[in-house]
Amino acid sequence: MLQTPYYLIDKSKLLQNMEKIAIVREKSGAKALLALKCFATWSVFDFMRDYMDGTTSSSLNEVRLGHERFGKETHAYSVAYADYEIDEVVSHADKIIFNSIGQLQRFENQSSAITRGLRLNPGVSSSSFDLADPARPFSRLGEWDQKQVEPVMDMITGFMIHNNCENRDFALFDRMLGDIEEKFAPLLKKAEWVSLGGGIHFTGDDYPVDQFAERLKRFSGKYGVQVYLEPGEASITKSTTLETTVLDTLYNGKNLVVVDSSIEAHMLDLLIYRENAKVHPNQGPHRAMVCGKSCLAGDIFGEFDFPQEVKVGDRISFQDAAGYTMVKKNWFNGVKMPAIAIRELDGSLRTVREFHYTDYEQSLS
Ligand SMILES: Cc1ncc(COP(=O)(O)O)c(C=O)c1O
Ligand SMILES: NCCCCNCC[C@H](N)C(=O)O
Repeated sequence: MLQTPYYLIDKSKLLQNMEKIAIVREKSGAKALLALKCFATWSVFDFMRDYMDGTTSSSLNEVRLGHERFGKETHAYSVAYADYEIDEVVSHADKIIFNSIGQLQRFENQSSAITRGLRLNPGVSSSSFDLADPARPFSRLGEWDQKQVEPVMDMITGFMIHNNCENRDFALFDRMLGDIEEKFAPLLKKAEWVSLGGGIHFTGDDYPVDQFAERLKRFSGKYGVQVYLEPGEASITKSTTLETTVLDTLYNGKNLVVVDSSIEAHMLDLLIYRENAKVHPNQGPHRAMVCGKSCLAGDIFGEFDFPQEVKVGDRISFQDAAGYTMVKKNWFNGVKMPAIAIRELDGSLRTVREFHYTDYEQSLS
């Protein structure tokens, strides 16, 4: 059996998201690009490729990975490109979206051979976290002034607008798209394509997929644009667990459990956004605080209810461990980095990556 800790990607669960994405594509005409910033575990790209149109990126490394490992359409975006990377970015992309007019003008010549776009910031967002709110005050994420954009329209053919964040509420999405139309209609009318970014949880349970698809189709028809979606979380939600083993138990006013993993190192987003991990079913009379093995005092996955008293050697599986985990894992405390395994559709397990001391050593010098 594979040694914990490891991330376990379950293809049958991933398939459920892929099938919903395929339905939205079919009904709306929108294209769906995997946002690599959220999930870039390329061992499952062969599987995802049949259901998605390509990838979108936030750096040179991501655009290269998307081009080489996923293929199909490859969108390049970055908050800012450096002079030394722009030629390589262009060589891997079929579309480049600049974050600012300044970058568009600066790299006009180098990017002239591929389709170009600009990020717009509509000033509204669904984020309840200021950390992840593209419309936060003084945001650097995209251009907001239509008058400034008009003069560069001859250099671009489309726009990217990413203003949703974990948005499960179709009515809110619908309203915000209305705000975008009101604010940017003259620009949208001149565009050939519009990417509506990520952050829309349309693969979640009970999401009104038909209404969503209809809204996208209506938007596409009204402006004559090809719509793109950039699902990160929505592509991989609930597909993966982080498998851990209990190494120790203590009592300090509460039952404490230490596992062979670390929230700081292996599920960093939860710590950044001050959220708990999830265990299933989280029911039973034995409550315990599950902690990581790094020396950070607050390396805590959360408090959970277990059917039996948790003992050394027990397995704890953290749910929903695909998004912003593997792409953010790190070597803090030198804690063993989780392997990556895949449960195939026939139920068999395949380990696709293990990390060793040399990986830790090579990450430093
Ligand atoms: C431009 C862009 N597209 C797509 C995404 C993916 O968002 P999510 O994983 O919430 O779907 C993000 C998240 O940062 C983003 O900034
Ligand atoms: N679960 C807490 C919020 C997570 C936000 N994830 C989205 C990340 C965002 N799109 C970004 O990195 O800007």
